[in-house]
Amino acid sequence: MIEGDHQIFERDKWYVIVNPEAAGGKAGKQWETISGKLSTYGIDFFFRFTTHRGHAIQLAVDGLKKGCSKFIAVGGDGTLNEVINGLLRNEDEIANDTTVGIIPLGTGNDWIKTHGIKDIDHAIEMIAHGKTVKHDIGYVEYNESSGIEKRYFINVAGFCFDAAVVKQVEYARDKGNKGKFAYIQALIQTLFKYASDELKVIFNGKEISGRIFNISVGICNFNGGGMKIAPLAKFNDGLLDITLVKKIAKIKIIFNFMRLFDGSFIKLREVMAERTQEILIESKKSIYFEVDGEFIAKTNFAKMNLVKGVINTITGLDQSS
Ligand SMILES: Nc1ncnc2c1ncn2[C@@H]1O[C@H](COP(=O)(O)OP(=O)(O)OP(=O)(O)O)[C@@H](O)[C@H]1O
Repeated sequence: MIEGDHQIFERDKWYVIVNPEAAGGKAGKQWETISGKLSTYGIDFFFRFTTHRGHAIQLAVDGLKKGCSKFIAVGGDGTLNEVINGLLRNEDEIANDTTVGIIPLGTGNDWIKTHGIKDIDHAIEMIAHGKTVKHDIGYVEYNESSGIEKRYFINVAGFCFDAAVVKQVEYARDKGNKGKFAYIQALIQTLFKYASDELKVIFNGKEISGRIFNISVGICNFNGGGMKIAPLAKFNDGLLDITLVKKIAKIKIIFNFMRLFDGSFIKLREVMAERTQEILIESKKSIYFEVDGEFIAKTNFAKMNLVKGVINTITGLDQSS
């Protein structure tokens, strides 16, 4: 199948948005094989390649305008994030049957870990089966020079240390380091130079003020290529899961590093993990934030909430809607 505008936009077909640069260019190289597999499974589709950062948002907006309701993101969590942001551009108008699947061709591929999707073949199989769940979508409202902006997320949003790591990964990627270990490398580099920020965080009627090392907010459970950062999160419970790490000795982080992967680090004295509806973050100095592994901005104000069950997603879990 040839890519292009001449392909017919049809409501019954899947609109596949491919980020050829995901996973250091692996997605583009594997696309031909993947499109063959989609056809083998009888999945009727047309596709477009992204040409730049943010392009998947625009492609998803265009797809909706043309009447599409079924989308597949080919790439990593960042590509999925952009597709979601396109679909929710007009949040109030989104149709009940709007459905998204992902073919995981990213570096971290963290969203699929919550959904029991093992790999590319399994993802395609699940799309063919059409097994969906209603999925909550979180959002961050934050201030920029232009005013209040809004960015949605489907996996995990991060502030402070986590976002500084993502910023470092993007910097390394721009310098040509696109390898699998770029994240771990960035994490170690950031850990040595990072200082906790002075913040005020409000959730569940509590106000936490002081030096905060990290804040992660999960709709799903994993980030950083398999770290169970929001271990209690449920993607359809209508709640955000905040994992807040107060100022902590770096040596303690190093000794407890492996506990990030099973979520048991939330038992540490410096960590709070709670479910909540809304979160407010304020700081005198602007802090970094990221959503689904995409660095977004520096801000000194962020308000977070979610839209319950607004999107259908293809899942590998047993529970279906
Ligand atoms: N054609 C393109 N050229 C360059 N960058 C692009 C292009 N299309 C999309 N992007 C950007 O590529 C970045 C990475 O995409 P994505 O997150 O899907 O892959 P990844 O980082 O390899 O995977 P993961 O997020 O799962 O670790 C995103 O910031 C996205 O905006």
